[in-house]
Amino acid sequence: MSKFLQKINSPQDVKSLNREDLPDLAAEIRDALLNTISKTGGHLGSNMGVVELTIALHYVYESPKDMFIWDVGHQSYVHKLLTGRKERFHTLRQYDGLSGFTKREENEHDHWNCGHGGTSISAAVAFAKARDLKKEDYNVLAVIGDGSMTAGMAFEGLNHTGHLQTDMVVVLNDNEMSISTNVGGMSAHLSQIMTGQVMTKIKREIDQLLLAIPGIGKDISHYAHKLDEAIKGVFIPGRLFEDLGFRYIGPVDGHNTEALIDCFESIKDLKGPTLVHVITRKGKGYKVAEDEADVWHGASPFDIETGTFHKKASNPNYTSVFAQAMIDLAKEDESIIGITAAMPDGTGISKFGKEFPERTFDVGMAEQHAVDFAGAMALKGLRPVAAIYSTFLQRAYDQVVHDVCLMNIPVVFAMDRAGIVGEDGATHQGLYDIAYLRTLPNMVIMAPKDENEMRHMLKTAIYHDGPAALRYPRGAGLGVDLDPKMKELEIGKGEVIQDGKDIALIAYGHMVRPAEEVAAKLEEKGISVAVINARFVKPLDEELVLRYAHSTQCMVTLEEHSVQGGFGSAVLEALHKEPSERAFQVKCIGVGDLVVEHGAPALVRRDLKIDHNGLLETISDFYDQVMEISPVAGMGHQGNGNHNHSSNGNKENVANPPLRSDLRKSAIL
Ligand SMILES: Cc1ncc(C[n+]2csc(CCOP(=O)(O)OP(=O)(O)O)c2C)c(N)n1
Ligand SMILES: CC(=O)[C@@H](O)[C@H](O)COP(=O)(O)O
Ligand SMILES: [Mg+2]
Repeated sequence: MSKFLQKINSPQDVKSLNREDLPDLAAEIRDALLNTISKTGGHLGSNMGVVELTIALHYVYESPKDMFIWDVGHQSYVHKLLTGRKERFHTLRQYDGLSGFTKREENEHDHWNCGHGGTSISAAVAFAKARDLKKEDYNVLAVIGDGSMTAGMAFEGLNHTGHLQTDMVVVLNDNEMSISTNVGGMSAHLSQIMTGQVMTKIKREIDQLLLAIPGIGKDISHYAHKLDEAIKGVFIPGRLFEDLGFRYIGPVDGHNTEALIDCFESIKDLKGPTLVHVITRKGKGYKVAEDEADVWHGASPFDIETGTFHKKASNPNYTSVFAQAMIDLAKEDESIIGITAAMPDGTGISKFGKEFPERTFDVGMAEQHAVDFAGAMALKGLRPVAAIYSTFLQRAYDQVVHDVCLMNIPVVFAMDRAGIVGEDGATHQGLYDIAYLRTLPNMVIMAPKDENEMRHMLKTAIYHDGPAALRYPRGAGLGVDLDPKMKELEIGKGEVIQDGKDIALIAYGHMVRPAEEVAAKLEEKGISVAVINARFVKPLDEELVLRYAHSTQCMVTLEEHSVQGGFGSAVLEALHKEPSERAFQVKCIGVGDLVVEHGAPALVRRDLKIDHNGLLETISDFYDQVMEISPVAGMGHQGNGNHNHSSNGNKENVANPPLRSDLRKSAIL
């Protein structure tokens, strides 16, 4: 067991160590990170890079009174280890375990829930301003990476902080990496900054020398500062931050605990906003993670000795099928372009970029810009595919509305990670995209039943003359054969997977296969089940929905999405557009009005009752309830919930009796 880490149960314990012991503590923390993340998976590279920085912060400041606001929060594991969560660290990102991001509910040292980047400065300046308004006394520090600093929101926070001149600190953790190599002017800007403290030291020594000159020293020092400004303007572009109203300090060696502690102690009581530029190395201390920082940003379980991932045999994942489909289509059509917001590998756009570098754009962590960039490109006749996770597209909602849909611009939104994502948890679930897109004029929205249909939908979306969005889940597909040629689907048309008379299961996207599996079980019980692949939620195949609503006793909608405003809502709306001689019995299955936390997808789906057993139970119970309300022959089912065939096994064919009025209202959901 470790010599130092084992004694640390709070930041106070960090302070009790001698400075010369801190490098050993850092080494022990790196061991703990490797030992845990090799089992649980997680953001290894980012956390290995902030070990000394986090130690220094807790050594100098008084958390939780002093507030650390981590941007994205994927690099907060060291913070968790030092704030009383060491014993639970092995539960990282596991079901019912520690979150992979900071969470207020988890610990008093976590002041801001995160997961989406760019929010830390806005939160920090607000916390600092609240402190001042309430005449309280504590330090506030935002810790933001160079990748997250490319988020527009980060600039909004910087801009306002510079205006307010609030006493706070922004620690810019610059490892020259986003998930992949960082991109954009800011990245170039930062990498120009001279490393090491040489420049800072020289400036301080000159200043002291000049001020020591009696009489004229002050004036010369003033002019030297002017000279310094000029030099900075040329060589040290920390100038950008100073022009925004920040005191710029750095760059500081982010792996030198002494230097970091000295730096934070020297700025701790400074007035106004200070930006400390820290230079770190992503993956520090684990060579493969240093050498391939993009690969090791989000590590799946691995063997520490060999640095190899424990690969689980599985079907091709949706992302790789998407990437290949993009490549195949782009070979035929040079107007197709791929756009990602700092997620080239996660979306598969990096694979597309290897084939078509000049038609591939990584805009940084800037989803809003990505959407507008796509829209304007489309107006010039290009066919942009904006590959943005369902959850991250939330960041660009008004751009989708205002800059694409209202102008009816043909942009394709390829929303990977739709549905339950698993270990990333609440902030990353793809559970809201149907609802947030379904209200938008001109938007066509679809979801494939498998990876083969996704290819057809991608082509359909690309050649649709207006905005189109397709959603598909994280991880492996069904392993179905891929049709050699992609075809365009008829927009707004669903697919009858199997016919049936008693109950219709109308499923959306990757819930079609689970619906088929439940249907097979119900058929074993003598229930005749129709299974519909809706394919489109907008425009919905209303004719198909109504046909089965009338021809069966009841209908169940299935989606891996919030039930509120999702696919089921669209079906309900369609069923009640026109008066009907009967009430429709419809059960909408999806995710209820709740926050869906982190954990293995199978466990999360089990809890949400959208796994096989949950679906089977819910649908069976619903069907029995319907039979009790309006007992009809159908397959000879009696109202008492027992299912038996008439003596000759024929299905009595009885018209659906009208529901009693008092049940009408209860028969809808
Ligand atoms: C709004 C948003 N878009 C995309 C992501 C995906 N993402 C997570 S971390 C990351 C890069 C972070 O880079 P940086 O801030 O430099 O941190 P590092 O991992 O290098 O320490 C990205 C793009 C996100 N979390 N939030
Ligand atoms: C922290 C962050 O937002 C990303 O690293 C995210 O965790 C990637 O998710 P995937 O692993 O699904 O690509
Ligand atoms: Mg970085």
